[in-house]
Amino acid sequence: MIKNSEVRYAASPREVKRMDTQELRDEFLVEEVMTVNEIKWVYSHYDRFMVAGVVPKNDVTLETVDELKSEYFLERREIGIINIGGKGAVTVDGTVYELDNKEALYIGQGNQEVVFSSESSNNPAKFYLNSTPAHKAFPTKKIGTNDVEVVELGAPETANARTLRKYIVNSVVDVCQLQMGMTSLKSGSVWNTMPAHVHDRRMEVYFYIEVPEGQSVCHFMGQTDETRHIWMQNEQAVISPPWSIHSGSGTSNYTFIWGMAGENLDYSDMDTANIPDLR
Ligand SMILES: O=C(O)C(=O)C[C@H](O)C(=O)CO
Ligand SMILES: [Zn+2]
Repeated sequence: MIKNSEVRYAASPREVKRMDTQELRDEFLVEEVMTVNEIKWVYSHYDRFMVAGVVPKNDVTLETVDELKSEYFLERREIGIINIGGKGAVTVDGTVYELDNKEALYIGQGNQEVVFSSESSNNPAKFYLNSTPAHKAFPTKKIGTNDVEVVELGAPETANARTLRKYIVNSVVDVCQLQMGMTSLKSGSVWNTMPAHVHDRRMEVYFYIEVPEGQSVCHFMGQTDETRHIWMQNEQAVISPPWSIHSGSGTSNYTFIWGMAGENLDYSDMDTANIPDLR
């Protein structure tokens, strides 16, 4: 068993209201997600959601961590994987699943050996990983770009025109509680998830990618009448508590991967804020 993990406890709205910039960043921002040849987990106490990334220039095996007190990582967990790099493969108990850029894999509870690899170490795969507790073993399934559910949202006039792709949702793959997808802002649009919403039944983690060099994304969080912001760079992730809005605005367009877990699998269960009511 290796110690390659960090715990983030669950903070309440009352605590967060009093946090300064550094405290907010320490609590919610995951600055380094993609690590070469190793996996460094962040374990959030919001719905026990785990987030990490791996760039396997050599083969990397998924190991359990102290926090889980389990024989192997997926003993009581499920995991979702989206590749944002070059061609790679994930081998699950001997079965090889090749994953090209923007292809995903869901692996159900009970699989014992998971190995990440790249086709070429010069253009390695970059696997983004989200994991949640699981109560049932659902089959492992690859989700290609043609399998996803695509939704067009927003408009250029409100600078929020974007394409949302649902990869790991219960209409695409059987899951216990994990949901994952990817949203891409169109050129000229900068606002994601605006109007902002809260879903007290589920927490969420955002992983901002494809932020051009020299640009940044300002992530918004907090209660609708008490918002805070965190400036984020390319390939950083942020934990969004269930009681918090989650929205962002960039200095250019960008993409992000969202992952959720909690009480239900109902993607549409969200309470939308009235934009002029945001404070
Ligand atoms: O741009 C959006 O809108 C999203 O991507 C919304 C997220 O998927 C979300 O917050 C789901 O609850
Ligand atoms: Zn949401």
